[in-house]
This record gives sequence, structure tokens and C-alpha cells, in this order.
Amino acid sequence: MNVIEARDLYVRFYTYEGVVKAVDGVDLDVVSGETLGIVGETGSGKSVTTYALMNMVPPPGKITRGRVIYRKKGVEYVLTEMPENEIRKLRGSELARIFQDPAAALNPVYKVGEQVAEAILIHRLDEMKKRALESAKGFSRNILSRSEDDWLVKFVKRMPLLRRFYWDPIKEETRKEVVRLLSLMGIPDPERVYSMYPHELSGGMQQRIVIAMALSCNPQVLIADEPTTNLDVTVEAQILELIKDLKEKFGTTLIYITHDMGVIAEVSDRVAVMYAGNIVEIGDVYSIFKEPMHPYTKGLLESIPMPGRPIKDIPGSVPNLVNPPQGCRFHPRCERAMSICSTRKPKLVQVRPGRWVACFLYHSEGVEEE
Ligand SMILES: Nc1ncnc2c1ncn2[C@@H]1O[C@H](COP(=O)(O)OP(=O)(O)OP(=O)(O)O)[C@@H](O)[C@H]1O
Ligand code: NI
Repeated sequence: MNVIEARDLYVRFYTYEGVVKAVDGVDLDVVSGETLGIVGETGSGKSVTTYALMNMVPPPGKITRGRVIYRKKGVEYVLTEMPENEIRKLRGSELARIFQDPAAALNPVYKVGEQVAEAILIHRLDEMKKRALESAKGFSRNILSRSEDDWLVKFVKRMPLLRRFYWDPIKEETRKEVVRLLSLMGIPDPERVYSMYPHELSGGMQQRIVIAMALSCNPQVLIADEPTTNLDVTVEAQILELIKDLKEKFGTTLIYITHDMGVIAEVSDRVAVMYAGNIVEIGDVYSIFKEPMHPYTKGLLESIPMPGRPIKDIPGSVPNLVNPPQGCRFHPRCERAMSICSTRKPKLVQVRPGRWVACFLYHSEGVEEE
């Protein structure tokens, strides 16, 4: 089953320099439970594509065409047509995101444990309340057992002196849940880390906190946008292991963004290769590595450092997307470009089961450009 389906997705940024054609006709299925790796050089549209999947492209960007469907328990949500306040409920609770820079995702003036607690209270308040009721006694028990619109509950929540009978047991349960999550994240001495501030923690520890926040609400889909870029190699390996473990434990569908083919090999089940706002190839990770088809995918693989082989970089760089090349956007850098490649844009076509390629070396189907 597909949890997410994007069809013919276009994203534009309206800037002073012109209209940036950041995502140009992307079709993408995300299969429930899989890890989909998205790979490509910087500026190829990986982040923007996944923002579009959550319908949260930041201004001055806009989804100008296409649809994104999110599926949950047989219900279809057309994210591109839903009102913002409805989508906001899904984000965080269903579709969560971990960013490159953990320091930016954490508030420097609050203890990290409190920040995770807040994330839990936003999305799982009812569950925390239920747990609190199980251990509460006396007046707290009385008040927690009533419904939220009971007059006594409303009254107690408004009175500073009484409020704690309602909130203290809930906060205590939430604190326990945070400590449990932190230890799941492999954080040593979670009770102590709970009361620390972000700056007191290393980058790797901060990223573990951010992951705890993202997972605190058991999202169905987790988008990890280069979560290890700012970390050193050993910590990167640990975080990758952690993410793989948690994915298994929680059954989360994972979209993992990176420009590093080595990381892709490590985490993904399937790979989508992006170049200049297009997906140029999709396939399962094993066959992509064994037999890459698109010249860009081949180039990315040849640029992986390997013992006994010279690194071969792809000449040139990702074009400016205000004025991308006509036809196949990769043709100016492509060793195998033909004359058709500069005039027609190749469509992403399934050339064998599970393998999609946008390249005229394998088929002759083009798309009409905007
Ligand atoms: N806020 C913005 N305003 C204008 N253009 C933007 C904005 N955000 C992204 N873009 C443009 O959209 C294109 C795709 O960017 P995106 O961030 O998705 O690339 P990426 O593949 O994630 O790269 P990286 O690996 O560097 O994160 C780029 O040309 C970028 O300049
Ligand atoms: Ni990015």
C-alpha cells in the first residue's frame, strides 16, 4: 500500500531573480513501511519535494500544480486540497520531519526534557491523562476521572491553587514517558539529560533529542532531511543505526534525504535519484547499485570513493533553476547526450518491474514542458 502518492507535482519560488523551477513534474509513491532514500547533489530539489509532500513549502514557494495524497487506514487525504488547520493536525502527529541542524530545532532557553514533554503533551495528552489516572489518588483521581467538559474539571483548571491536582499527575506521567524515550534513543543517564539545556549537549546528543521529539507522537511517516550532515563520521554511523532501529521498532515509513550514496546504500529499500527538480530514476537499492541506468545515477555512483579506483566527479554543477536547460536538464553534463535530449524532456517511464528511468537511452517518451 502507498502511504503517500505525489502526482505531477510542480513547485515554484517567486524571487527577485525570477521564478525558481524547484520541482518540475514529480511523480512519487511512498510504500508503507519502506525506507525511501532520496539522493542528488545540492540544489536538486530533495528538500523542497519533501516539503511539498507535507504541503508545507515555505514562502515565496508554492505548489503550482499536482496532487499529494496521504493514506491512513483506508482513508485518503488530499493534502494539496486540505485547509491548513486540518493539515497541521496531520503534521507532527502523522507526518514528522527531522532537520539537518538539531540546534536550530531546539529552543536554547528550555531544558531538553521539557521540550520533548511538550511535543508529547501536544499530540498525546489523552494518553498521558489516562496513564495519570491509573496511578493518581485522592482528589487528583476524582478530577482526572471526569470528562474534560465537566464543570468541576473546568473550575479546577482555572484555579491556580487547585490546578496542580489536575496537571501534576499528567506531568509526572509525561516526564516518565520522556525518560523512556530518551533511553530508547540510546541517551546515557536520561534522568540527568532531561534537565540539561541544548548547549550542554553534543551535536549527536542534540540530534537524538530532536529524533525523540519527532517520534514522540508515533508518526506514520518520518522525513529525515540529511540528519547527519553536521555530525562527525562515528556519530553519523550511530545516528544511522538508531534511525534504522527505531524504524523497525515503530514500523515507521521513512523518507531519508542525503547527497551521500554511501548513506543511501546503508539505509534505503528503494532509491529516488533527483536532478534539478526532477526524479531521473527510481528503483530498489540493490538493483540501482548493481545496474544504474540513468547517466546521472552512474555518475553519482562513480563519484563514491572506493579503494583501488579513482574518484570520477561529474563535470559541471546543478544548473540555476530560474533558467534550467531545455529538454533533459542533465544533458549539458551528460556524456551520452543525443540531439533529442536538448529539445525534448524525457518522461519517467517504467522500463522494467520496479525500475523507472527518465532518459531517452531507454525509451522515447517525452513530456510537454510548461
Ligand atoms: N526559500 C527559497 N527561495 C528561493 N529558492 C529556493 C528556496 N528554497 C529552495 N529554493 C531553490 O529550490 C531548489 C531546490 O532546493 P532544495 O533545497 O530542495 O535542494 P536540495 O536537493 O534539498 O539541496 P541540499 O542538498 O543542498 O539540501 C534550489 O534551486 C533552491 O535554490
Ligand atoms: Ni535539502
